[in-house]
Amino acid sequence: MRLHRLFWLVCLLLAVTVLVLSAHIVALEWERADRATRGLEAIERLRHMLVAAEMASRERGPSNGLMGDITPGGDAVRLARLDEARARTDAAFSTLQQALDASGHRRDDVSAAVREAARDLSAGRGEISRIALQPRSERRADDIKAAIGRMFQVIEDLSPGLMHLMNEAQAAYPRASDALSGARLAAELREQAGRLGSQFTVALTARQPLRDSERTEIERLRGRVEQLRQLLVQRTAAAPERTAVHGATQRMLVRYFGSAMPFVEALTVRGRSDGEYDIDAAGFAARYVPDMDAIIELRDVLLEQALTEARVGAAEARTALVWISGGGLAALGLLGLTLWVVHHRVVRPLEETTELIVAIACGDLERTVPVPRHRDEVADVLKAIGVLRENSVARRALEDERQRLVEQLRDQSNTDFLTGLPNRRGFFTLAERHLPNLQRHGYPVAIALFDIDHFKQVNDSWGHAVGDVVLGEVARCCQQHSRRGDVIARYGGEEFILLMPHCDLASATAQAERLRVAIESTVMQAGDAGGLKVTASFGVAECLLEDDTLDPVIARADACLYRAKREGRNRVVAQDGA
Ligand SMILES: Nc1nc2c(ncn2[C@@H]2O[C@H](COP(=O)(O)OP(=O)(O)OP(=O)(O)O)[C@@H](O)[C@H]2O)c(=O)[nH]1
Repeated sequence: MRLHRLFWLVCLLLAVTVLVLSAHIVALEWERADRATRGLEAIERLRHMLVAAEMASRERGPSNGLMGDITPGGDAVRLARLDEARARTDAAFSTLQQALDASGHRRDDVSAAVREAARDLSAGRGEISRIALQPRSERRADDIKAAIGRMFQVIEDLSPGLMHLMNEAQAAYPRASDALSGARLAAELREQAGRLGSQFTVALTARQPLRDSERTEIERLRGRVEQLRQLLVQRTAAAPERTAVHGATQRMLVRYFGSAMPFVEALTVRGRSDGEYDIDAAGFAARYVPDMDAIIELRDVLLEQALTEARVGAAEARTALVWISGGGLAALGLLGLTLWVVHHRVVRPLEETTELIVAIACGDLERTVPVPRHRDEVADVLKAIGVLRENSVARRALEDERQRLVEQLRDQSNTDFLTGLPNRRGFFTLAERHLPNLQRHGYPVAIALFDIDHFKQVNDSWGHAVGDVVLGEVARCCQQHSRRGDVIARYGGEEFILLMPHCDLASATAQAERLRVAIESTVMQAGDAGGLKVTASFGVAECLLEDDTLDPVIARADACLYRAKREGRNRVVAQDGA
């Protein structure tokens, strides 16, 4: 696979992997933050319900006080206190309902429990108002008890919803479990303490001893209250000293268990005897209820602790979400940057340098080496390629020069330096190039061999230098009068040879005759010799079918030349006397 394809494939895989991992981690953190937020909201809803239950429970105090009032219709102060308590309860129920509506609890068990509690609350209030309108002597203990029971029922009604919200809050935010359980125990303690107090309402209103059932219930409730005290103390024991939880626990132990409970115990003792109480129901409520506020204070402290933990947790989760999301984006950005750098600084330069090296290796030395964009390893490679290219250019120049010299040497070895004509070797090189082609197509070929007459005399008379000039002039004369395609060469000494392709014996003889006349007619300016003339003798032979090489043809032409010399020179003698 080519590098750039592999690179893009790796990029794709990396990007997908990082994206999936980042999305997964962000989704987990998102869920954690959402769970923490929902936990916070669940604790808030739980608090609203505990407050609603507390208000309904508190309302029993003024209710009991009104039912025990000696004035028919109740005095204005107690009525106002009851109205106030009822308004607080209504406000707490309204707040709870709004919180439930906002959280989607509109149609579930929690809302059903709240509606049921609201119905019983309304019914209980009606019964209480009806009893309060009766003269004290006509108020029946069973009616009062039933009305109190109806108010108890309000709390019972809320219980399933309370459990539901409790579970929801603990599931959504397990770290706040202990504090929530503590708050729930405190709320339960407040309820049981309230019920304990309510057991005296009938006896105080009727100013009669406690009945057996009331005494039994009081004992049961005292046992339950004690049990809840122990559980609460255990639950809050882990709280360090001088913290809000520790302080609230101590205040509850001092105020409720140290003050209200002994008061209840004393009243119980009185209730077992004559029923002559030194306090009425309203007075009892005024003495007993405020001490229960210490329990509520502990509940609120524990709830606040749970809320604080949940808020911290939610804030941590949101911060983690922001950091993780930012980290994921940064990782993606960093990955993109890394891949961009690898592509621009490694892969692409590598492709370009590879293409360049391949081109240079294939002999394309015209390619210019690009200027490096960065001072890095790629720049070093480009520099090295530049050096290699320069070396290749130099080597090619050397090779060209060597080739030129070889050609020159070959030309020189094939050329006669005096006349500029091909020498014997050059003649055969050229002839062998033509001959096979001519023979293959059956074209006639003829050879003329000619020699300057009495050349020795020229040398002897005018010197060797003049002889050289004469040789050159004869060569030039022959070149001028040769046909295009003929090959003329210096065969040796003062002897020349002429190859005439496409030329039969007669034509060759005629051509030789033309050359002979031309030489004879040429006046040569050769130094001291002045206008010198020479003649030449020609032997002409034709190439026959049986001739594999030029040697037999030349031999026949040489024989004719010999005859021309012998027969008086300055003549042309052709093979077979043509
Ligand atoms: N100046 C000069 N003379 C050459 C050269 N090559 C050969 N010769 C001379 O050519 C002469 C040839 O003489 P010969 O063989 O006797 O022939 P000739 O004098 O031409 O007489 P015929 O051929 O019989 O007509 C010799 O004197 C050689 O020295 C050369 O390159 N330059």
